[in-house]
Amino acid sequence: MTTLGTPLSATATRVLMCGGGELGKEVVIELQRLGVEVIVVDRYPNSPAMQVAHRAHVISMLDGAALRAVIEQEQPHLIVPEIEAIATDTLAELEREGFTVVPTARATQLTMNREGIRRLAAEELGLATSPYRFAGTQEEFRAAVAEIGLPCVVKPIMSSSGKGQSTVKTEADIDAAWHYAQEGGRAGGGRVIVEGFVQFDYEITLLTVRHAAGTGFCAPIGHVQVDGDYRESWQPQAMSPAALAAAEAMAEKVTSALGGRGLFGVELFIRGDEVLFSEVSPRPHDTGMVTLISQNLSEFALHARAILGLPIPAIRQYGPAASAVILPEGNSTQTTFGNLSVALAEPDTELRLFGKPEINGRRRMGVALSLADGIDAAREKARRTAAAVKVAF
Ligand SMILES: Nc1ncnc2c1ncn2[C@@H]1O[C@H](COP(=O)(O)OP(=O)(O)OP(=O)(O)O)[C@@H](O)[C@H]1O
Ligand SMILES: NCC(=O)N[C@@H]1O[C@H](COP(=O)([O-])[O-])[C@@H](O)[C@H]1O
Ligand SMILES: [Mg+2]
Repeated sequence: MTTLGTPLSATATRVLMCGGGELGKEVVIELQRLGVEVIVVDRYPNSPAMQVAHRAHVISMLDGAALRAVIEQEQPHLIVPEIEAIATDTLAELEREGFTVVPTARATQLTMNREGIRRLAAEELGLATSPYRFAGTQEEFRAAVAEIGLPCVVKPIMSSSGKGQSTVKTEADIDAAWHYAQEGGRAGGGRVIVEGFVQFDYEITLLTVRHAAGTGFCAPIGHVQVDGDYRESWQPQAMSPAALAAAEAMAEKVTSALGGRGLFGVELFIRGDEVLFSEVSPRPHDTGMVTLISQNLSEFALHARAILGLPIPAIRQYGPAASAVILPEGNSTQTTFGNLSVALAEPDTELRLFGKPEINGRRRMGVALSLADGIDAAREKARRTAAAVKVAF
């Protein structure tokens, strides 16, 4: 597409987002800036991206018939998945019928399921990964843990943000890990992956963008995860030239196997000069929120340009930058974020407050962003900014 229309008119370029959380919200803002007509679909009303879209629909996106009905009604030029939990078989059917799914329906099918992407990466593409086994019953699970050995990491094959994930350190953790994975999956209980625990030096997200003129990479993003969920990220993560070259080669391989156009978050573990593939999101990545402050084109702007077929001639990185999440725990439909005059008093800090309509337990509600002279200073500044925000319920 090198021509864009007028929204809400006969020439409109329509994009339908499947999922409307904080990542989708920033994609929608970028699309709005280009005059694209945006429709957001998610499981609950007033999701962050719905609040900045032209229209919204509330359905279970795991319900193929409901998803098809909305897409047939809206006739989008592009269908853009924002989360993994979607009836991806329906997306594949719709693609065969002529709709365009970003990056491709097959990529969403493979990455929705850890088994799909892991077998593609390790068994077809030959990428180095942690050792792994899959298990569908408790008996198979015990056998898988015995084969992989301890410590190992257990995850539902369908989950994200660490839901249902735990590390088995001793025999005593084994049954609890199985039950936790059964409860924590996105689409009910079921199969799990058991992965050998990787003692990495650091881990990165390599944002990789497939666009009309080829493949581009952002500077590597380092991050810290707690309970499988991201807490802090920074850019650039220092890497040896050999590790960076290996990381880019791996990202190129896996994203070209998935195909289509768009931004991907390639998650890699680094040990010396050795790079292990972990997983990939065929969409903007939560750790990539740092690019909201660190680049001329954020990961969301890059996704918008790539999917619309627009040029990406250069990606400029502004130097040491960091993000720190605002992850409160409470119960409310009228959360407030106070003390902002203090939180934003330091130069080169920004906040994104997602506007999530409800919190029930622990939920990521915002993120603090910073630029500084060095990575440590940027991380401290982002943490200070996030911590200064007083969340009340
Ligand atoms: N095999 C492993 N060895 C060591 N650490 C691991 C392993 N697998 C996962 N982790 C840790 O847990 C984090 C989350 O794992 P993973 O990315 O697979 O989960 P996720 O639920 O898909 O997360 P997200 O959706 O946020 O990307 C990783 O970033 C890493 O810190
Ligand atoms: N690691 C994946 C990730 O960060 N996804 C982001 O979180 C939202 C769900 O948040 P919620 O659980 O608070 O509804 C998703 O819609 C997406 O924006
Ligand atoms: Mg991950």
